[in-house]
Amino acid sequence: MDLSEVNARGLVLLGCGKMGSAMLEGWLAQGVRAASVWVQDPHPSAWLQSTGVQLNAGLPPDPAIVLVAVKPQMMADALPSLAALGNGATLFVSVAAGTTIGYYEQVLGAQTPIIRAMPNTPAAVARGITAICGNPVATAAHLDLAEALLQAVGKVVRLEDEQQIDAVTGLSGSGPAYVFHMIEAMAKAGEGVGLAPDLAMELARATVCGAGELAHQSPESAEQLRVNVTSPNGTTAAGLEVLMAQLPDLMARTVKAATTRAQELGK
Ligand SMILES: NC(=O)C1=CN([C@@H]2O[C@H](COP(=O)(O)OP(=O)(O)OC[C@H]3O[C@@H](n4cnc5c(N)ncnc54)[C@H](O)[C@@H]3O)[C@@H](O)[C@H]2O)C=CC1
Ligand SMILES: O=C(O)[C@@H]1CCC=N1
Repeated sequence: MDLSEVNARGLVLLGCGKMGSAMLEGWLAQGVRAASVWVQDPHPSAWLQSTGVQLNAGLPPDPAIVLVAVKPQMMADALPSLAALGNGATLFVSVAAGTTIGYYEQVLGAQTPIIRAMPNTPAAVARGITAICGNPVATAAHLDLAEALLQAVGKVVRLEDEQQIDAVTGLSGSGPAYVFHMIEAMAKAGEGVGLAPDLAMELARATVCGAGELAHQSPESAEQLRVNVTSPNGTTAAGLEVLMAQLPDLMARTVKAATTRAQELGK
């Protein structure tokens, strides 16, 4: 991965809340220099102030990338302040759910290379996954640059069709929250069968993390990994009989609701 252009020309981060911080933490750990990062955020966290990035300072004239990580609802206030950088030389990358490439083209001009991206918060530990797609003036070199930046914090997949990004948002953008909720639900269930709350949480958290790591490292499919736990007529089979009757439908409705909300944000 080559981030030398980012270090040489600079990276502007507009909005550094939960998602911006997750990515920034990963970039700094992966060799992006704090002095090459300009962050614009009216409410900087204590962590952000400790990083050594250039905070709410005058911007460089020709940054390699502007990464937009404000809430879609704040976009109309925040984005116009960077319109002068929409001159074609700087690549804009947006991680905002719902905000379309067309909206950016309206504010910045259609000559601006724009890449819409949907990351997730495991970027903070370099285990995110981000889907990207570009507007017509985003070249292969622009896509490669965005990919290099986002690969520093995890995997990157490319989409042909911008419409798909709402579904990606519903699945992997929001997905970490589904998994964290599963930890909460498993811990509560452990309490229900008689374990102390702290122990139940420790067991639930380690189980989800361990299973995630096994799925990450193993060449076997998720289905096979599930089968490997399930002894015929054993305890897992008894548990899965309950879970598999409900979870597929529940998960389908969960992802659909998040996808629909992403579509609404884009209107
Ligand atoms: N949190 C997540 O898991 C993910 C979030 N996203 C997207 O990332 C974006 C940010 O989401 P979060 O980080 O969760 O929200 P957040 O509320 O934690 O962060 C937003 C940041 O923008 C700052 N801000 C507000 N007005 C501003 C302005 N005018 N100029 C510059 N900064 C301003 C706020 O002070 C705040 O720090 C959203 O568009 C969201 O759709 C995308 C993928 C995952
Ligand atoms: O909840 C949200 O709207 C953002 C987008 C994906 C994850 N968090």
